[in-house]
Amino acid sequence: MDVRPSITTEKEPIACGCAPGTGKLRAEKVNLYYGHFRALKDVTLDIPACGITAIIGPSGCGKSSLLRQFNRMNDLIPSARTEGLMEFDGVDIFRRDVDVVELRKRVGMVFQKPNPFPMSIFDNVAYGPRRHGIRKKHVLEEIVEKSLRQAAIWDEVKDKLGQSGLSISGGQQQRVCIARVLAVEPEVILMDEPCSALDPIATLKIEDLMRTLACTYTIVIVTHNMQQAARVSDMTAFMMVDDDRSGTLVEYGPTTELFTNPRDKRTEDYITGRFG
Ligand SMILES: Nc1ncnc2c1ncn2[C@@H]1O[C@H](COP(=O)(O)OP(=O)(O)OP(=O)(O)O)[C@@H](O)[C@H]1O
Repeated sequence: MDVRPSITTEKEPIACGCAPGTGKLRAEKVNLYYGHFRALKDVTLDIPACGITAIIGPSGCGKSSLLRQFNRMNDLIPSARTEGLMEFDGVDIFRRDVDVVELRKRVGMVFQKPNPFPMSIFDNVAYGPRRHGIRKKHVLEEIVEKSLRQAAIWDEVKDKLGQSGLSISGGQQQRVCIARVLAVEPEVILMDEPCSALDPIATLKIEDLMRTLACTYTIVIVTHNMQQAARVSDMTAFMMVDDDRSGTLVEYGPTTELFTNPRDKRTEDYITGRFG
């Protein structure tokens, strides 16, 4: 009996200006250690420019750890140590002369739980541009409006920009957080389970937004929700825990192929709900 959940991978193709097949992010034989524990083992993958890449797999297989590698967020964990090559636009991001602040501006991040700062909606979105030296009021106003429009939240908040970012719904907070990332004009947006704290309607709004943004930005999303990965992503990476408990990449490829014709038995078992 086929126990496969009904998963649709149909979506509007992304019409964008990126050259097909252009690589944006790359990991080559990456090992990540937390102290003596190896959380990622020999992970190699190329993430194309524009479009959405989903990272799926059972809990603890290293999805978030891999995501955090792309903008060196793991540097903030004192016990973390990386081996192997991580590239952004062909440049080794661990090279000595790489400015991590600049890297994180170009490779922004949205977290699981909406995390607006305890300040107004306007100031939340203006926060990054101000940190990068923009002071003129009319310039900040333009950036804030553009970013909130891009994040599909402008109409809902335009009359309350002075209100606290914490005073709106969770789904609205998450879109304000996405606007905050967009305000510094990143090229890549990393999303760590961005919908897990949201209701189904807010989730669909974020998914629609992601599809729109994928015309301009390279998006990498970690999700527990296979239907979501199938709905939104163009490429999917499936990870698992190996016998020694370290996270490995089992299969990576176009989402439609991975969900309809997986090459690896372990992928098939996972997407048909036989384990995990
Ligand atoms: N800061 C840390 N220090 C030590 N170990 C960590 C740290 N962060 C994660 N780990 C461990 O690394 C492994 C991978 O964790 P990670 O959060 O990347 O997995 P995940 O697939 O995203 O999990 P989940 O789906 O449950 O969020 C786990 O065994 C976890 O306990």
